Amino acid sequence: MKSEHTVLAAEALLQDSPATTPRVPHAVLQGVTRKFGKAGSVFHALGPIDLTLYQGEFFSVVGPSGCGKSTLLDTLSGLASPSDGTVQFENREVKGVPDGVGVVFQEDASFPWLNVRDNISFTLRMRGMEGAEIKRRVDYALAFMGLKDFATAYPAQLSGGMRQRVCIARTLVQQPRLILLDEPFGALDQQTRLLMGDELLRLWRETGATVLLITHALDEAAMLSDRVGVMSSRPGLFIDIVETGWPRDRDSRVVSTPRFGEVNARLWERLRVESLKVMGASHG
Ligand SMILES: Nc1ncnc2c1ncn2[C@@H]1O[C@H](COP(=O)(O)OP(=O)(O)OP(=O)(O)O)[C@@H](O)[C@H]1O
Repeated sequence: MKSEHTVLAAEALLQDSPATTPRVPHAVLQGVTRKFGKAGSVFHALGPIDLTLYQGEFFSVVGPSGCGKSTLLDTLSGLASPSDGTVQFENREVKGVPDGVGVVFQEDASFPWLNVRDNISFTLRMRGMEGAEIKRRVDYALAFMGLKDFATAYPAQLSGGMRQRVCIARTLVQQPRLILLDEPFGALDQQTRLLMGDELLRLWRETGATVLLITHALDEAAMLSDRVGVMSSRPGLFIDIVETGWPRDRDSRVVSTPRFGEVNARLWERLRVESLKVMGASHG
């Protein structure tokens, strides 16, 4: 199925629309599929997917449950190989997680036995990085994520939102150029999610990284992204890519604009049909 690119009508708010800046491909998937199982009982989970993420863009993926969103992220990150097709990051074929790619998972992935500072520095220490450089990066991440006063606290002493900040900080210290997030705010309440969305936008703006966010929440995708890819029910394909047209300097207050409602409605219109297919399949 071909992707249909939808550009929603512009608003006066959007004077520096990212569409005016040249797009440089950063990560490219071509003909990517994922199939599980062996000959005779092959389970086709994903694709074929053709997708280009552009340098510095914020791209979100929404789709019905089980359509292959996490499978897509695993493949893009190099945690898993495609069954067919190729994945490229910065013009090189991805084999294993490349240097420059950071992943943040849904579940609270902090280590309960390590304090905040040691959680954040964990990956750098595993890589054998020099102590002074680790300290410099961790101090920066602690300040950036508002965790400075909690450096010696343990995860059990923190709220869910703070623990997720620790996980984001752990990715941030690796100075990723591509950040992949799989439902990072799924377990948080609505206000915390909105505020964490603002944190993520700030991180995206200040690092200049390319961001791919997997989310169940259409409002989160509509608020945060430059583009939102809508996936079909399994095997997941992109059936629509919606350009929001938000300026780079945006925050959660876009939710009160008419345009936000327009983007949200567009996403739901496409997703509703796909979600009904999944429900129909599970009912009969
Ligand atoms: N290692 C595996 N072996 C077999 N099947 C798998 C494997 N990983 C994923 N699947 C199946 O592939 C399909 C897509 O899974 P995936 O987790 O990518 O979907 P998702 O869109 O992220 O789901 P959700 O929205 O519920 O998180 C599912 O039916 C899942 O059961």
